[in-house]
Amino acid sequence: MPVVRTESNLCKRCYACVRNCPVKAIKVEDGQASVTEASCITCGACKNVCSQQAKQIRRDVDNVRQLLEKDSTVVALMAPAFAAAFDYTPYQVLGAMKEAGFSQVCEVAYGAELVAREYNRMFADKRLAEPLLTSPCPAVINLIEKHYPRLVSQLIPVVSPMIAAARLARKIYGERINTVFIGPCVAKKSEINHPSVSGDVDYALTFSELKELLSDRNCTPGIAAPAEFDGWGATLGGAFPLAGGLLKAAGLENDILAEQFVVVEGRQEVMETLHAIETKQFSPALIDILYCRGCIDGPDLHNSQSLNQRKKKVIDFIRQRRPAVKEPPEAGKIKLSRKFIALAQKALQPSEHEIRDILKATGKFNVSDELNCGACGYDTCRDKAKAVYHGLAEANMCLPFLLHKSEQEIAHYRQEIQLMETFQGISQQIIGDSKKVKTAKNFVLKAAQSASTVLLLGESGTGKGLFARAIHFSGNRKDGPFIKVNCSAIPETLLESELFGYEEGSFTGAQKGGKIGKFELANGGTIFLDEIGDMPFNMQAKMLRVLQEREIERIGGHHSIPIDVRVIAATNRDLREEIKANRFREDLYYRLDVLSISIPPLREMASDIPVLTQSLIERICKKHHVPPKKVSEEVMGVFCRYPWPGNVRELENMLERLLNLVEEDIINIDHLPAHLWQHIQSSRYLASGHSLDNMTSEVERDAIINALKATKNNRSKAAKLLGLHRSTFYEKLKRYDLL
Ligand SMILES: Nc1ncnc2c1ncn2[C@@H]1O[C@H](COP(=O)(O)OP(=O)(O)OP(=O)(O)O)[C@@H](O)[C@H]1O
Repeated sequence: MPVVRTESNLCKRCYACVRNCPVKAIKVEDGQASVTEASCITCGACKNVCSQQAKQIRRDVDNVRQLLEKDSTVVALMAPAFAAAFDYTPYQVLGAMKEAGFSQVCEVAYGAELVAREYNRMFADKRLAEPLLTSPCPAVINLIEKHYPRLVSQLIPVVSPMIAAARLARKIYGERINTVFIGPCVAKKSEINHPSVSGDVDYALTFSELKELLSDRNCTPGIAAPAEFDGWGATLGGAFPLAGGLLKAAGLENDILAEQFVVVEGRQEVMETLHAIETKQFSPALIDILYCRGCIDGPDLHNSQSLNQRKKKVIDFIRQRRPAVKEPPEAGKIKLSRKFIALAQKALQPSEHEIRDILKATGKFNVSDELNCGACGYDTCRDKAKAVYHGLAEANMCLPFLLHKSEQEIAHYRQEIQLMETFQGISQQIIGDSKKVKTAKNFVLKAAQSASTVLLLGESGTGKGLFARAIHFSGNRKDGPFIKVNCSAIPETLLESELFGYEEGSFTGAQKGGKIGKFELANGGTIFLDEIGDMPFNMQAKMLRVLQEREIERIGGHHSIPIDVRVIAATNRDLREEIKANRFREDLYYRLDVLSISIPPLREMASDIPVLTQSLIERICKKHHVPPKKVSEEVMGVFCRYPWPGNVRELENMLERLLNLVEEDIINIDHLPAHLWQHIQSSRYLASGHSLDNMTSEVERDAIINALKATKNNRSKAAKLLGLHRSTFYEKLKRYDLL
């Protein structure tokens, strides 16, 4: 069973485990991060940083509980860091363990003394060209075996203090005993299964598991009688959980020149040192390596005490010790050698081309696109790309890329929703029931079902844009893009690149990477070519080719790009007249005039004006958050008679202005702009058969009344407003009986 287990489906993709794993032994698949046993060094970092408890350390406590219940001989091997792990004195803890059923509780510290002596002996025997490596720490051994296989031969082939203590216990108490190691380390759980030492220690518990066991068995330290260690007693070996403790116990630091012995502790320093040794940049005689800052910094010893407080507790305990038995006679008879195995296999590395391909998948085309933000858990984008290549990471683990992509998607769906809301139901959007409007609505429905080119004819503001959208959004291309190009608004020189795009470097000022044209953007959807009658003559030939061949060529491009685009064109020009005047190509006209309709001007749908007015008022009020208003009957009459040269757009704009400016609830005739009002006056007089003189007088009289209203009856201001001399103004007041 692996030491670090992954609970499936608990991973929330924070990649904290990837970030904190020193050897990147985490594989992310389908968004779930799991530990790869083959490269895991069991340091426990991933477990400690996972807030979701998705990484679990193998529990051995239930097996130990069963052993204790079976009344078998169970010898506990206690790591010296225990002095810093409990809120009780070491002797109270030992007493509780005895009460819990351990037959003997022995100290691993003595194992450290045996190992230290062996180091001393071996070091004196062989002086190698390369530095010798020692470590009581299984995380370091795993690291070397799995990730620095070339350094395996430099490890002094001696067991750890734990194994030395276990072998001694078996020598003293018999081979049939059960041995249980207890310490602050997760990696010890992997060491006991190593083929070179397996069988020496049956189970490895963490201090947390021991606390759980004591509490289950109701053996609280402090209640039971305090006890001493059994079997043997250590002195200096008790210092091995402190950095450099093992060399101190071996007496190596005093005998030989100090600079030949190096103690390396802590993850960062360990990684750097192993790299330096492997690359031969660093070669002292002997290096003692601890993955944590001493075992007192082990993954299961992260309590409220500082490292210094823990250190003090361990040292105090060493100082107090007066062990009854120091050297058991069996100590000289145990074998302390072991083997290390190079387990790592050299992985195939991706080529530069393969790395770049992987980077491109997350939008990284240039070095400046590589943010190296570390959010994926890897230090650099290239490291992550390598992990993707090795199947350890997923390409889309890139947070900035995903954010960018989801922002784009949100924007796209917002636009889609907006458009769908806007165009829900053509009949709701295209207002009017007159015969001409009904015909136009039917045309929209038919054109929507067809893929043919559509030509919309009509004066400015009649709704050609509205009809084009309605055709697109009611047809089977509605999920594709709707791209509008106003052919008259784009300068002739830019129109071609706007429509067809260009390749990088095709002209001075061309954008890096080239540019996609509107036709390509509209692929799968519709392109609406508004004001096609204003399209420059030269461009018309190119447009004809696109309509015939259904393919485009970018400026500066060397190949044709097929396009699947439905074309809707519109114009307010009379194209036949344009053809006669040689401004529009006849062949293009026939290509466009497949399904065509003339949209009626507003003056020809006067019966629709009341309902159109009402609907436009509602639309404008909703858009501008202004309270709704009504128009008086008189005003509606004016609207119905006015010729609306600017069509629905003119009506819409005027209503928008009135709704924003008029404060009363009803828009009446006085609120109308002068040009509308004057137009109505003159047409009324014409209809009533008045003479020109009469008409002029009436208009003049109305103008004076309006000027007085506007100036609150201030006659000199009113005269000024009308541009009349004061005496002339008075004459007119008199004439029109307004004095
Ligand atoms: N029958 C109608 N029902 C409701 N609104 C309409 C109707 N006809 C036109 N409109 C509205 O009038 C305004 C002008 O319409 P649109 O821009 O489509 O006109 P156009 O003919 O394309 O003008 P141009 O030729 O100047 O581009 C738009 O707000 C449109 O929604």
